Amino acid sequence: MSYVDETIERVVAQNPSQPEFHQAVKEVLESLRVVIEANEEAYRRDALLERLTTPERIIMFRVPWVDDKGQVQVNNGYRVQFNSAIGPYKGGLRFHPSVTLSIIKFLGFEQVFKNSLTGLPIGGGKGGSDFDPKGKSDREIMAFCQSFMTELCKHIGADTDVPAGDIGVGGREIGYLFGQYKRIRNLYEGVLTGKGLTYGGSLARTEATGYGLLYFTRELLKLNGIDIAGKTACISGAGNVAIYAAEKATEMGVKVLTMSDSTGWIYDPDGIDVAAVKEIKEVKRARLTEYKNYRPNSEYHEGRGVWSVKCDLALPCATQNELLLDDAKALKANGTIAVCEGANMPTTLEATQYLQENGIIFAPGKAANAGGVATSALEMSQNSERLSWTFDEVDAKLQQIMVTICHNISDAAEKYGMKGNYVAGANIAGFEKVVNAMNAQGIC
Ligand SMILES: NC(=O)C1=CN([C@@H]2O[C@H](COP(=O)(O)OP(=O)(O)OC[C@H]3O[C@@H](n4cnc5c(N)ncnc54)[C@H](O)[C@@H]3O)[C@@H](O)[C@H]2O)C=CC1
Ligand SMILES: O=C(O)CCC(=O)C(=O)O
Repeated sequence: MSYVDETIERVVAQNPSQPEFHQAVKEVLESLRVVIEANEEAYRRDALLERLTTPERIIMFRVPWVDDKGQVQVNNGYRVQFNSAIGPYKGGLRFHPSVTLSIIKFLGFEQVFKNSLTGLPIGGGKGGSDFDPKGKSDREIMAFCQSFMTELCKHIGADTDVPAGDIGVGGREIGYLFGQYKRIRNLYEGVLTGKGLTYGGSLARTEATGYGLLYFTRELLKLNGIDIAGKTACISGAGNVAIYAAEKATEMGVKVLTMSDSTGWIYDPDGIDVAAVKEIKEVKRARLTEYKNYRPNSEYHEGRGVWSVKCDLALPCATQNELLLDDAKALKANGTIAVCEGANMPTTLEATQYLQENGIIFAPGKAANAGGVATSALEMSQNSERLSWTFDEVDAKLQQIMVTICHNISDAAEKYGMKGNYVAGANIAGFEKVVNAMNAQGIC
């Protein structure tokens, strides 16, 4: 049996009940087959794939906190420190009731390759909790964050592991987490990114993932001889990534037709009013049902449905496995040109394969959404030199990074005879740097 197939079998057997982790490993290893087969003997001798698919460290802990009624609640906390070959572990924290070890491991595994693609010195990690911030008071959020950090602070540091936000973790949560870290460790350092601007945050970090997605998409279309201006787009999600993707898309002359949250979706034939979505989501923390109050011509629908709307570009920006095979078929039938992932692994394996086989340009999240973590690394640089760069400086670096990633993944795919297969290109380009660094550092 080939080393790739053996590794996939082993990962499934050794990590039962972790379907998302299995999915991420399969997606990466399948597309690395050519590269691995060319070096199979050396890789087997060094147990490279065993080391690559096994986290360096997993920290799991209890998070007790007191709710507003005086009741003690207990959640699970996780930090998976996956790979530190090219830098300190780096990756977000997710607070969502669906969080399991499988989800954190898939995200941490993806992060290793994504961070490598940025060209910056950051290893891969991810963490989170099954805590649900929805409907909680600010005091409850603070109590939870303080308890979470009371344990996490023993395992992280500016040169060890630098968490950031992800689903359910934004500026408010990062502030509470940072305050507690500082208080316990007595260290004022860049241990988290996505911080507020008054205490070490970077301009443009809030916008970076969404803006980066559009810089990347514009370049990818250009590589394929297509101009982004004048196109239509369907976006899913209405959180940090989706909002700033919609903002930059609109600025680039793209008409954004849809957005969604966990209960429903909106369709605005005149183009989404991003300021209205920002007010609903960032200020009021309310549902998209409110959007009709701002735009009477729009429609609100319960449930899923974003991918049924005719569009040139599909930008999934909500969560994993939200674009299924039937959605891919609907996009194809509606003449969609490209799918670029703002979220992590939003497209299932079957849907990805269908899109690729049917001539739709497909860019995986580990390349297309890398602008967020890249800007986090820029925040780390600013913290180290105790300086703050202007918005335009950071934004210019972000644009350059996204353009470079786009070309690197395209070139890597071409080098291995898979022109236009950006999944393979991203995995190969990310893998090569990590493996190089792992080999140079000996067996560890
Ligand atoms: N925030 C960042 O810098 C980065 C985030 N990502 C990824 O982007 C995606 C979105 O993250 P953020 O915008 O930061 O989170 P967020 O918490 O700001 O927004 C998440 C959005 O997805 C929706 N959502 C969440 N779970 C859902 C579910 N089970 N079904 C339907 N909708 C659901 C929420 O309603 C919300 O609109 C995630 O996959 C995350 O891992 C990737 C790179 C960086
Ligand atoms: O900014 C970061 O460190 C992490 C962002 C993130 O969670 C991601 O890239 O998925």
